[in-house]
Parts: sequence; structure tokens; C-alpha cells
Amino acid sequence: MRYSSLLPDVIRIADEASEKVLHIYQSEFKVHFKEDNSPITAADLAANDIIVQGLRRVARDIPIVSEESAEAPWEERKHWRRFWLVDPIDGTKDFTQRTGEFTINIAMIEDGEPVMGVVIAPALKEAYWGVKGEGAYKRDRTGKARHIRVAELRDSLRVVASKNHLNEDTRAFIAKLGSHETVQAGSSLKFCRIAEGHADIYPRMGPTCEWDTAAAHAVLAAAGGKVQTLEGEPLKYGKENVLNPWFIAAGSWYL
Ligand SMILES: Nc1ncnc2c1ncn2[C@@H]1O[C@H](COP(=O)(O)O)[C@@H](OP(=O)(O)O)[C@H]1O
Ligand SMILES: [Mg+2]
Repeated sequence: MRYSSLLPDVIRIADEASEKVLHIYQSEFKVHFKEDNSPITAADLAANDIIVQGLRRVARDIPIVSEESAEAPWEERKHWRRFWLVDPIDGTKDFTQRTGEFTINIAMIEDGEPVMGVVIAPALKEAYWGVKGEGAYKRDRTGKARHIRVAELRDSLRVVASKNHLNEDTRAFIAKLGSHETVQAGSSLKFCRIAEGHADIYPRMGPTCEWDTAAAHAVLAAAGGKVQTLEGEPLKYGKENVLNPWFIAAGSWYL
């Protein structure tokens, strides 16, 4: 089975989750806090249910790792060649602060690489998807999808970075880039802005988990960009520890 044949189903499942999430976003929702003090709402859990059940229906044999589901033990996970990596809502803080900049993220990982990804921003009515070797696409609020590609090298870099987690190390890295403009984007939309040519580089000298980055990483890679560790290695998935190392995402001209 070619994984790209599953893409229409994955987009449909993400759209279904998006509709439910938007409904909750537009209502009076309660915010709870997880053990690590990160926020969670009914939207994270409702989206998780729709996505996990949907993926099980279309591909019963492919295991799932999700931010909001209990994780299989490493002894089991380490044998997985292919799996789904899901963040039902990335940017929960943006969700609770009602900035609109939160996303639904579904990726397929094969041999440690994100080979397919779907990212939907329900409140912005934007969707991105990408498949290794088959390009990347954006569907805008009119419902029309178009091919997207990273920008070419330019004189003044457009830097996109986390506003909620902009720490000293990231600031120091950005300062060394010299003349630049700043592009604002929450959650995994930062990768998507590079993929569609609206930003050039996203330095993340701080923690993220594999599910935060995988789907948008797949979109960016399919659009001609890269995500690398500070050692210049490609960012890999399916690690024993789900925390990512620090990374830089950019158009391929940079890395
Ligand atoms: N200390 C930490 N450890 C792990 N992940 C962290 C973290 N601080 C932030 N993140 C991740 O960064 C994401 C938000 O990034 P940003 O601020 O750039 O939008 C969060 O996603 P969630 O909203 O899915 O929890 C969270 O997973
Ligand atoms: Mg997340």
C-alpha cells in the first residue's frame, strides 16, 4: 500500500475533527491543566477521539502515537517501522487565548521520517498537506487548494518564532541572523508559513514534542524545506524520548 493513497481519508478525518473543534472554540469552554501544567480543553479530547477512531477505520494495522492518548511502551514502539503521529490540537495556549492560531496535526512516520502530513487551522479555515515526493498544498478559506513551495533566498530573512516560548537562546540565535523581519505565527503554523513562502526560517532553541512538529515537518519537506538539529542532522521521529532536540526549520537554501 502506498501511504499517499490514504491522504484523502486523512484530510477528511482532520476536517471532521476541525469542525468539532471549531464548535467548541466558539462556545464557553473550560480550561484544565495536565500534570505538566500545560492547558487542555474538551476540544483536545474530542479531536483526539475523532482522529484516533478515524485512522483506525482507514488503516487498522498502523499504530498511533498521540499527545492525548496513552503511549505504548518503548519495547513495543521500537519495532514500529510505520506509525501515525498525532497532535489533536497544537497551540492549546493560542486556543485558550482565542488567537485562532492553533492546529490539528496528523503525520505518518516511516523509518523515522515524516512522509505525509496534514495540518488544519480550524479558526483560520486553512489546511496544508504534503507527501514525500509528491509536493505540498494549501487549501485556503475559499476551499480552493493550490501547490505551495518554499521561497528562494532573499536579502532580508523573514524569521518566524514562538511568541509563547520565545526564550533567550532563540533570541540570541535570531540576533546573529542580522537584518531580518519577524513573521508572527502560533503552533505548527510556523513551519507552514515557511512551506508557503511567507517566512524563511524558524529557530526553536527550546522543547517541543514529536507530535508538535511531525505533520508540519512533512508539509515543509514536501514543499522543499528542511528541519535539522543544531548538529545538522535531519530531525527524526519514533525516538524513545518523545521530546525533540532543538532544531532549525527553513527553506532548503539555508541548511
Ligand atoms: N517544556 C516543554 N516541554 C515539551 N513541549 C513543550 C514545552 N514547552 C512548549 N512545548 C510545546 O510547544 C508547543 C507550543 O508551541 P508554540 O508556543 O510555539 O506554539 C506546545 O504544544 P501544545 O499546545 O500541543 O501543548 C508544547 O507541546
Ligand atoms: Mg502540541
